[in-house]
Amino acid sequence: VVMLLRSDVKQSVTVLRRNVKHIRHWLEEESSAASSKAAESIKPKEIETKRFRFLTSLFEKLAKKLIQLKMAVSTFSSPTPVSGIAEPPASFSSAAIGWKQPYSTSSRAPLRFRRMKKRRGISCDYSCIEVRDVCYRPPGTQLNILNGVNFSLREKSFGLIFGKSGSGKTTLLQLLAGLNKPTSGSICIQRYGDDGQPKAVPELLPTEKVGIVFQFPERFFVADNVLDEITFGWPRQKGCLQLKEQLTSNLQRAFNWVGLDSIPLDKDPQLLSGGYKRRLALAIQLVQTPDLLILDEPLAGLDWKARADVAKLLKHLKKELTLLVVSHDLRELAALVDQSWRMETGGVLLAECPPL
Ligand SMILES: Nc1ncnc2c1ncn2[C@@H]1O[C@H](COP(=O)(O)OP(=O)(O)OP(=O)(O)O)[C@@H](O)[C@H]1O
Repeated sequence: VVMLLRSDVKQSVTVLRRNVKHIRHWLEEESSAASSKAAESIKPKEIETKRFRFLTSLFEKLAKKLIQLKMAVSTFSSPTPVSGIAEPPASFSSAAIGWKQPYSTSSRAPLRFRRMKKRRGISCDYSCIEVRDVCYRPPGTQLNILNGVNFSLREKSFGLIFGKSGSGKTTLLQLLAGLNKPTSGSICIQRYGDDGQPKAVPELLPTEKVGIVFQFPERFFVADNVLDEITFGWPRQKGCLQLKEQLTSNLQRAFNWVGLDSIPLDKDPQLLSGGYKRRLALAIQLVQTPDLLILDEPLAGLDWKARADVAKLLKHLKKELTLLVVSHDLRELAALVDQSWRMETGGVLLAECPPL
């Protein structure tokens, strides 16, 4: 973790992967030693496979968690203020989290968002996330996974990317989340005026304003209760009261959004239903108030009811932030889609309606 905080994610993940290789070598050595003991009744190969699987999954889990932590740290150290925050409910009081009570307890206001005061005058300014001529070639390889990817996604809309397995969808999401850097091209935010003309120069997309929910996020839960899971990576040192107040409020807001209010905070996340696990994974990202939320196969592995619930939740979230989803589940998501693209083998992205 210290290494991660000091260096960048890519380097840390590389180190973790290297460790997995070491473990594999170690197991191979053990395997040859064990096979020479022919008299033993146990099946060493079986044990090794199990051990190897366990260790690789442990490292994968750790790597994903570290990425999440790194993103959380960069968000928390970002000076961007968070607005429109409501008062936390009793279940989310700072006391429950072990912090000094920063809120007035005299008024137990209902759990609603305070409406932000709107500025006078009507403005139709809007912004778009613009991906321009992005190519990506993993270090040490000769082939581009992404080739000249171009697209633009308007704020508070739902973008869907579909396409064959191995075409480069996840790679693109990772670039957008700042987990890797494009080999060439840019990922920017462009503001447009009422007339549809660009206003000012495009700015690079700040990665602390991007949240990512990996495929099967529940596999990367590490804590034994919901509260610890969601506060993983939060600052633990004394002080930073203002930041902690902000995080507590964000937490309440995120739980409201995803409908997790009724879940006891001391519940083991692994005991939640499939749909609720996904909600928790979403809430973890929403606490960091991203402008863009990226979801890799959000419906994968869920039963029909949970899929319908998560799709409904995404429809609700679309009103608040920009969503970019990679999915094979086109039927459930089609009604939400504002823009869609097909990723072709070879990493070329084409604007296309989902084939239904
Ligand atoms: N670091 C890397 N080095 C070399 N090849 C890589 C690397 N990362 C990904 N690839 C390859 O790039 C291709 C695209 O992978 P990616 O995971 O982005 O595909 P995908 O479209 O998301 O697939 P799926 O739908 O199965 O998740 C795959 O063939 C993969 O093996």
